[in-house]
Amino acid sequence: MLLTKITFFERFEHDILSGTKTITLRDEAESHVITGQILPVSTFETDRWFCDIQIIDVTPVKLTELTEMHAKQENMTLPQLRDVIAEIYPGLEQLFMIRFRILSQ
Ligand SMILES: CC(=O)Nc1ccn([C@H]2C[C@H](O)[C@@H](CO)O2)c(=O)n1
Repeated sequence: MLLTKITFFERFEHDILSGTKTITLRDEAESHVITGQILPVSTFETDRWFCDIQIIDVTPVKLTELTEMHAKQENMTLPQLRDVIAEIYPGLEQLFMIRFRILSQ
């Protein structure tokens, strides 16, 4: 079943809207999106809509395969990105990189 919306933690809203965060790494349950799909984006904390995004593509990536390139697209350093992933998805190895662009805000 395709996702019909996606949420982000509020602390990432500015980076998304400014275009400095152009990917998100999710678990399998949140990877069910397809190229070209348009999704409303809201905050995880209060479900406040803040933009629509269009999915560019979805690619499986293992935790051990993350590089500075992934971190740059998250507007983080690689250690910061690894910390965030460990906090949100403790113990998870298989992730999915969702690349997106902002459509409207
Ligand atoms: C519910 C849930 O999992 N919400 C998430 C998951 C991930 N993110 C952000 C955090 C990092 O920038 C990347 C990598 O996971 O995606 C999020 O904002 N909300």
